[in-house]
Amino acid sequence: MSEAPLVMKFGGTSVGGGAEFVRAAQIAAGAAESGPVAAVVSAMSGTTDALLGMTARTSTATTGGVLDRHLAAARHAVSGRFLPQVESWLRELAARLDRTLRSPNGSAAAHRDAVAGFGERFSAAVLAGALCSLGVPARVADDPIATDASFGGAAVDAAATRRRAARCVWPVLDGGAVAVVPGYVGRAPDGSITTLGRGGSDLSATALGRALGSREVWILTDVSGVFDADPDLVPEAAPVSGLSYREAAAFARLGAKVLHPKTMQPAAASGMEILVKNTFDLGAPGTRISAREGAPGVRCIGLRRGLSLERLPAAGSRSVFCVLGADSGSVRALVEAPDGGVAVVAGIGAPADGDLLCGIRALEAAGIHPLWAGSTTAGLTFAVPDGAAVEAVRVLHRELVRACLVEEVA
Ligand SMILES: Nc1ncnc2c1ncn2[C@@H]1O[C@H](COP(=O)(O)OP(=O)(O)O)[C@@H](O)[C@H]1O
Ligand SMILES: N[C@@H](CC(=O)OP(=O)(O)O)C(=O)O
Repeated sequence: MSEAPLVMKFGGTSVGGGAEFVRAAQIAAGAAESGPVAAVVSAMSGTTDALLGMTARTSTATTGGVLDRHLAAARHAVSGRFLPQVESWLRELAARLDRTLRSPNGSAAAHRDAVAGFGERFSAAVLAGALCSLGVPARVADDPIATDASFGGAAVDAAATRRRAARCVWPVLDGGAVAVVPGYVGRAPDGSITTLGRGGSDLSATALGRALGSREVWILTDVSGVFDADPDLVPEAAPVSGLSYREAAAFARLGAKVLHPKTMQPAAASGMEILVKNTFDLGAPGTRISAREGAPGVRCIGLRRGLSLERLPAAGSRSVFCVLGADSGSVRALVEAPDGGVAVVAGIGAPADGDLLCGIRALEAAGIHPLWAGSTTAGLTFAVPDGAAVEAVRVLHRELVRACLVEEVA
């Protein structure tokens, strides 16, 4: 068996078109110069939504449209020598997609997964062709991830994944080729296709890395690492250099869309490190996620909307986001409620003693009155009215994250 590979996962925007496939192939080819590589690939951005829309008959997308988009990308990224082969794979996939759409098998959820998973198969074919065009042998290695049968968000079976990877990934690596693995999809014990949930290719990458004994997994995306707050909400947000598995998992559950919340589980179980890097700015350092816990301090600000603050009977069956306390037989909790009007803004990291009070004072000074504030497993937790949520993220980012960084630098 050859040396354990570096696993590199390319997200949807990193394979968003022909030029992006070339870039992704160049990055994987560069890494393959120093050792074996398994490239986990997502669907071209927008493709999974289109496929799900086709199963629900809510979109105007068609198999022909999906095929044309991939043929156009292949014509840009794949050389004349390999193009006929890649075009034939893409047409074959389109024919299989059409058959799957026409004759649903199993439950509605099973059918949805069988269709949704096609996006990653299409992009794997293009990436393998793009790598071969650069003179780097590459082969698609289908479906190494073994799961349970929970369609739409299946759980990975680590032992069975190791066995599947031995059958379908190791032979490719041992043959000296880059293994191109479609992300997001898995196989249930009866062989049916499952998916790991939206954004699940990140989990595919770490589950595969664990099965192959990899020491490192790269998540290649369209931003230069995990930012200390959602960059779409906070213009001053900046990449964090390092996070522990615990911090990264908490942040992913609280809005850091760049990582699927379960991504850290296989990595923590095997001690493998995750490096989040920008496909379009490979020189930027990115974020390293490891077992190391950093110095005291709030490292990032997360946000979770769609909650309500309620008193519940202790034996209730509501979907509880977080229990805040209990007295006289009732529980005070933040409950999942799409129109509940409450949001949680959380300071994730290793908060220092004065951070909670400092956060409360900063919010009050900005005219935001927390409905509840305290420490929970999510970190420092500030429940605020939903209308003030984005401003609260900005205030707490300024007060608890940026101010401390400035102090450290001074
Ligand atoms: N804390 C954060 N750090 C980095 N990106 C974030 C964060 N919060 C939200 N995002 C968003 O996540 C996006 C990357 O995730 P995603 O679109 O799933 O990428 P990919 O397609 O590469 O998997 C970024 O473009 C950014 O808009
Ligand atoms: N294509 C799937 C899985 C995925 O992980 O995508 P991305 O890497 O682009 O977040 C989705 O859209 O959910």
